[in-house]
Amino acid sequence: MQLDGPDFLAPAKLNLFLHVIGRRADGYHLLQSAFTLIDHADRLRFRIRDDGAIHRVNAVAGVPEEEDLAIRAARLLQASSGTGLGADIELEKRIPMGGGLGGGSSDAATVLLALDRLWGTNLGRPRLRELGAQLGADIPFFIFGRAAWVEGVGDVLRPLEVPPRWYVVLVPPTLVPTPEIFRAPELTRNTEALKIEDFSARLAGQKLRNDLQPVVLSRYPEVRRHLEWLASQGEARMTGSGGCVFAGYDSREQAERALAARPASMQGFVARGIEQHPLGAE
Ligand SMILES: C[C@@](CO)(OP(=O)(O)O)[C@H](O)COP(=O)(O)OP(=O)(O)OC[C@H]1O[C@@H](n2ccc(N)nc2=O)[C@H](O)[C@@H]1O
Ligand SMILES: Nc1ncnc2c1ncn2[C@@H]1O[C@H](COP(=O)(O)OP(=O)(O)O)[C@@H](O)[C@H]1O
Repeated sequence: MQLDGPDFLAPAKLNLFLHVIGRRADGYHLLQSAFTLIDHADRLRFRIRDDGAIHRVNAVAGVPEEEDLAIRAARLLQASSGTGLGADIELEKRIPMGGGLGGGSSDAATVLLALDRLWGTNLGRPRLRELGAQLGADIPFFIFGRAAWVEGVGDVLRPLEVPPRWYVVLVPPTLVPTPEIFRAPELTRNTEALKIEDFSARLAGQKLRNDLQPVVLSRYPEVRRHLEWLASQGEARMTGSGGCVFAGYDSREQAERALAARPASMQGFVARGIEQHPLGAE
């Protein structure tokens, strides 16, 4: 990396299940989901500037600087706190983009948490969550910083016990646009609401579901191919609005074995579920 100083990690997430239980008047969907953090992470570094400018110092393929959620988060924090300081930001992407792993949202959350410290603005997590929610539905979860039961449009969060697990994540060569999937006429929008207590029972035994998955599978054959193969190795599901798919295992060895068995045409990685965000939790 170009900048000196410590790495600030931005971990990816998985949606262990995702139900769409309704739709608000503004078109946003009411969800229920269990989010968990994994140790596959982007890396960020910062150099504080006195002149108030905010820049990304490296190119990121497919993400122009002005659209980068990391840069937009820094600008929002600067405007909301009134600080005169700026920052050079370096972003090393390791999380596949547009895959339902929440990479852009996690980058934004890490920028808010890191700059709130480095700039000394000290707004604190509850306020940072509000700021994050203005930029993307998944950002409050990353600021919350631990496995969560998530409701509303991603803004209602409660801590959730998730058993320690290892995951195989497969990355189809497909970028799935989230708005297209939520707009789909065939999307199921009336799944019965679950209670958090029922979730633990389901996690132990019954099958969980991602309501966005059938929509994505019917439109993106590569996602279907990856999911079908992974289902031969364990209970496999899509995360978020896809197209990444994952399966959980009790040990690293089991996960590595499943990944190693994949066809040569498939890309993927093994990751561990982590209890807490590297920058701490609420
Ligand atoms: C569905 C999830 C689950 O984690 O998918 P992934 O993005 O991670 O795949 C997220 O909540 C997505 O979060 P995020 O990707 O930040 O979405 P946003 O930028 O806020 O919204 C993109 C678009 O998706 C639709 N959208 C998003 C969230 C929601 N609860 N209802 C919606 O209808 C809206 O049309 C919105 O314009
Ligand atoms: N820092 C960033 N990292 C990744 N994607 C970003 C970033 N900033 C903006 N984006 C945009 O957000 C889109 C989805 O990003 P990402 O968070 O990786 O996927 P998902 O929301 O499916 O989990 C990308 O295709 C890209 O256009």
